[in-house]
Amino acid sequence: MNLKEKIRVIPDFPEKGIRFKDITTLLQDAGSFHHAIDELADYVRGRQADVIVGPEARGFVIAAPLAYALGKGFVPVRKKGKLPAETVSMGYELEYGKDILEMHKDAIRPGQRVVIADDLLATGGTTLTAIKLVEKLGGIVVGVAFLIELTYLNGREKLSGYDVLSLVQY
Ligand SMILES: O=P(O)(O)OC[C@H]1O[C@H](OP(=O)(O)OP(=O)(O)O)[C@H](O)[C@@H]1O
Ligand SMILES: Nc1ncnc2[nH]cnc12
Repeated sequence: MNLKEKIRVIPDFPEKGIRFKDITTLLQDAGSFHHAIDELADYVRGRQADVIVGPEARGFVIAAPLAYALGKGFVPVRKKGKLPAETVSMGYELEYGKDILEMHKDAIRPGQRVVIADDLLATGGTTLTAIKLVEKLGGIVVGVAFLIELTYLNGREKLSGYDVLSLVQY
C-alpha cells in the first residue's frame, strides 16, 4: 500500500516556504489509516514498550490508536497550560515557531519502557523535548515512531542514540 500518495502537500502553509504535509487525507481513508497503525504497531512490538507517549495534537491521532492496537497505555504530551495535575515542562523550537511542552508528573513510572509516536519528524525539537520529559520522569525511551519524516531537516541527527522509525520520507 502506498501511504505517500494519500498525504496531501500544501505549499506555503502555515507560512511562506513551508510545504505542509497534510495527513487528513490519509486518515480519512480507512484502509490507509489501518495500514499505517498496523505498520507502526509491528515496530513497537519489537521494541517491547510498556507505554506509548504522543505529543499534542496530531501525535494523539497516531499514538492513541497505536496504544489501543497494542493493548498498552497512552500518555499525552501537551502544550503549556492544558494538563490539570502536577506537570514537568520544557521549552522547544520547531520548523515554525516555539512553545512549551508538558507531561503529568505521575504519567510514567521509573523504569517503564516508552515509545514516543507522532505524525511527523521535522527538526526533531518536539520529539527531543518529549524524550527529555520522559527521561526526567525516569522512563526509558526504547523507540520513536513517525508516519512521516522530513529528511531535509535532519531531525534524525538530533535523535541520535535513539531508535527511529518512519514510514514515509520526503
Ligand atoms: O520535529 P519538529 O520540528 O518538532 O516538528 C514536528 C512536530 O510539529 C507538528 O506539530 P505542531 O507543533 O505543529 O502541532 P499540532 O500537532 O498541534 O498541529 C507535528 O505534529 C510534530 O509534532
Ligand atoms: N512541513 C510540515 N508539514 C506538516 N507538519 C509539520 N510540522 C512541522 N513541519 C511540518
